[in-house]
Amino acid sequence: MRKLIAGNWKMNGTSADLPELAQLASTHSGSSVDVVICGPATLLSRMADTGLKIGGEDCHPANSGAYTGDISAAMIADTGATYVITGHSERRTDHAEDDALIASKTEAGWNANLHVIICIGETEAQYRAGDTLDILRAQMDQSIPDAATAATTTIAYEPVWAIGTGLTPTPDEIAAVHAALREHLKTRFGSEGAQMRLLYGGSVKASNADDIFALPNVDGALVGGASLKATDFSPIITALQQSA
Ligand SMILES: O=C[C@H](O)COP(=O)(O)O
Repeated sequence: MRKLIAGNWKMNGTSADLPELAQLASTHSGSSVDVVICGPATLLSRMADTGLKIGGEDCHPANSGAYTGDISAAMIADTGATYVITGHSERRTDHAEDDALIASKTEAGWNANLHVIICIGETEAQYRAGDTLDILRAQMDQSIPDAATAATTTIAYEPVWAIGTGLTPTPDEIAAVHAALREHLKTRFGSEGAQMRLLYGGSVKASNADDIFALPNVDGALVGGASLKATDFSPIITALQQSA
């Protein structure tokens, strides 16, 4: 499978950041891995002009309608973007999104021909209680629609306690979780589950990327803070290319 590195700019970025993105696009054109930047809706069409693969950070489940302030998957596709994230923990927490809504948003993304990155992850309390795998399996069961295929869907495992904190699980912990996620995907989706990309996310940086990308069943990363500056993101992209 082709590996994937996706940056998630969250609520960051203005037009002043576009020249740097163009530089990143030129440095990594023809990359052996998929490089995607998921950015704010206000920038997507101009981000797409850089030649990078671009994604939305969220979408509404409906195609259009009276939903003030929301963005549909079709609108995201109309900017030239080809990816969208669903189920990010900041959406689950800050906007009370549940797995059923995330499944609906994922189907909306597919209907707009977007590749969907579905995020799952346990909280610190769930991690400390030893409930990580139960939580992740339940999130996968309920937020990944039955029609998921490797071509349309990527799963991103992001421990909530590792996001933006500088903390990460140990390599052994990441490997164990990804092995369990792979088995769960294979049980449900067969060969499609074997091929579906599994990303790790949560405080990925240049300094830990080599160790994370060397792990089995880690097919790339979803990167937040370290994707905002080309000087931080570029070495992480290179690390994934070298592991591929
Ligand atoms: O979507 C990205 C994740 O929330 C990870 O963010 P982070 O790399 O800043 O920890």
